[in-house]
Amino acid sequence: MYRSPRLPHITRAQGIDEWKTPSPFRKIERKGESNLVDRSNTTKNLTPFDPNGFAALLGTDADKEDLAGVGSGDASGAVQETEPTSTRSGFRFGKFCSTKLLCVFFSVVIGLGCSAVALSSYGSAGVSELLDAVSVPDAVAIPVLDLSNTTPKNEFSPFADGYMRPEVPVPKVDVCGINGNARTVGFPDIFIGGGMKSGTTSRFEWLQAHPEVAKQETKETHFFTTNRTAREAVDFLTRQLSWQHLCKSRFKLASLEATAGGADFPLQYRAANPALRAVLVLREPLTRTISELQHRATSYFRGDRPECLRRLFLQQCLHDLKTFSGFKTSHYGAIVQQWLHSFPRDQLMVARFEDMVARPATFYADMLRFAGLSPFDPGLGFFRAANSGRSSEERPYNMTTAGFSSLVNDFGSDMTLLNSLMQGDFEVTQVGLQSKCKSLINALEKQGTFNTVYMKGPGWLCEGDTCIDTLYCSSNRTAGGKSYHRAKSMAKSSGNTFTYEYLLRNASLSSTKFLAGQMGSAHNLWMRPKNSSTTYLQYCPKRVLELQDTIDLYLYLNPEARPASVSLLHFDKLELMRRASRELTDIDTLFFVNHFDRSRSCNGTCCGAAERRVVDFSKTTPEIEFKPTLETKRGPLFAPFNPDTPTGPSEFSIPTEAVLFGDYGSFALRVVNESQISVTHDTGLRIYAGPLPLNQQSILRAW
Ligand SMILES: Nc1ncnc2c1ncn2[C@@H]1O[C@H](COP(=O)(O)OS(=O)(=O)O)[C@@H](OP(=O)(O)O)[C@H]1O
Repeated sequence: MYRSPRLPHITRAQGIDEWKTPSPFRKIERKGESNLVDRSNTTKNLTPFDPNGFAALLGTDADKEDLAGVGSGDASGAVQETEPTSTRSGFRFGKFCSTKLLCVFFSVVIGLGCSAVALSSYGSAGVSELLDAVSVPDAVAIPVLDLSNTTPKNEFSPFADGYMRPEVPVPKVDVCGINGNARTVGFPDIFIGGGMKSGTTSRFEWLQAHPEVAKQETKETHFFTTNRTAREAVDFLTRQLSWQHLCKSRFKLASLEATAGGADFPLQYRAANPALRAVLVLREPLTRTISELQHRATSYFRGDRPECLRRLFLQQCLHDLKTFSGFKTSHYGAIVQQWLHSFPRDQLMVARFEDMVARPATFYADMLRFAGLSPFDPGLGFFRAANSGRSSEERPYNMTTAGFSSLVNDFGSDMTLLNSLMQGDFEVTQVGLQSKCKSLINALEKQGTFNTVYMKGPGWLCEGDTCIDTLYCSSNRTAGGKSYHRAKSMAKSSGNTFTYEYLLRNASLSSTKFLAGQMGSAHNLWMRPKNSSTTYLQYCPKRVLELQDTIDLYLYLNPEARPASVSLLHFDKLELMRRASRELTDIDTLFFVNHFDRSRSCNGTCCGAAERRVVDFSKTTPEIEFKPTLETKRGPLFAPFNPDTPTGPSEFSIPTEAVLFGDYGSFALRVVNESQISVTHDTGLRIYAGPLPLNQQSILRAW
């Protein structure tokens, strides 16, 4: 006797998951070109489909053909016909039934029946017991696919390249009553997705800790990404899910699945369990991609290693990011579209990774509600960041301006799709700040011991008309999100002032030499103090170098290629320092000029009370500590800064290029004259004269 499966009560996750109605795209997308995800690289090792696996398990030749077509249960008929491959043989709907709706129904009945027989053939005592309760859902409970606009070649397949779904039977067994109600267990109950490196391990562990969730052997079952025979599949699931244990214990959630890459297979999940619910957490796309890349670069990673990581440096991979398969995983619009296509909206919880890490307890409560679980207080210290830092040791986020720009553009259009799918209630934009923090912290940690970075700057982050000008970063890795929100509130209370402040503690001698070294290649450093002529460069006791109150750092480049000046924000200064400390060799003189204010009306060679400090490095060696000698001159030392006519003091020799680094290589780059500058990638980033394709504003807008 069939009794309706008892679905957990689904409550809309407050603040995270406010979906209104199913997206109109669901229908539209089906008719047009599907937004396909290329999985060709990941599927090439799949063994050929064995259509007889299930029938062979049953040992009845006569049944082979039919069974091969219905192995995966209730909705499999629909999916069966959607298989893109032409290499498959076996059951076809046309042979069996006249209408597709009927096919779906027949598929369900036969599939479930076969699952039962398969399980009994398997011979496990516990499984046999369960077979008594095999249930067949009624047809209305099954989502019926509209196949009218599909073609034999690509219908419903998210993968146009011929990806073949591993064809395995998913047992659907009414295992035991919960609160007196019969229950059909599909696999999985919950999918934990969003792509690799988006906190899947954390979410898995958090759910596993809940007393109403059955303990599971593995987080990543690879059930849907591995080809198995029917027998192997039953075997696997029996082991994985501990059916007997499950029956005795009355868990509300029997099975979780958090296989990386699994987000690409919503149709397969639906075929396996139409009642499945998916928790999709989306991380700021570029950060996630880089995190995945770095994960793959680690020695313990056993899976596919991008070609650029085999032969080249990570830096090069970033440069060639689009050729990396993980790049596509970060196109959430395309992925969410497939999920909306496959499941009702209320079976999907979509949240931002940044929100999850910033407020894990809130997220957890939402997730439990969504999963139909009772509220649960896991206690203090529960929300640790699983997998944290394994791939974060080296975070060279630098990449070329052009490279970054094109990534932003690519993600930008996907974001547009995502936001339209989510009907404007979901934004993945504006969260690049966390990676900025991480990047900054990494740079700082290499410099010495820094606990906190406190930065104020214009246009760090904009949300609508409100711009955030304050950034707090803490070296505590899990605090990025907190910093972000703190920065947000700070920005609101600070009235968005154009201030820029940076506290640098315990900078080592190398920092000083670092800066000096950089000057050695750039020869000319201009620092513009903020609205005043106060000294902005100090050599303090304990060899602390403090840079304060400076807004911009100007590097004068080749005057032949003028106007060729760029303005770097403070972060770049740190990067410059870090880079140069490695390469510091024979630096003799360092010029610092303070109070060089472009807004002053200076003509000719006069620029008011400009001050020049000359630091003599000639006596400095690696062994002998740096002891600067300072010489202060006042008076008309040089021409005012003018990007159109960059003339410097005659004693300066102007190099043709300078090393430039920033977040993503260029995030903080402010272009004085964008038509004349470009940044290109060599062994490092170097500035050359030439067209510059983007400006900072466009990047900020994109995020
Ligand atoms: N709670 C919390 N707070 C902050 N950060 C968190 C949290 N949980 C996971 N993470 C970060 O997510 C990354 C690991 O994600 P996954 O578990 O999905 O990785 S994996 O695909 O299973 O390897 C990994 O990111 P990276 O540090 O960029 O590698 C983790 O640091």
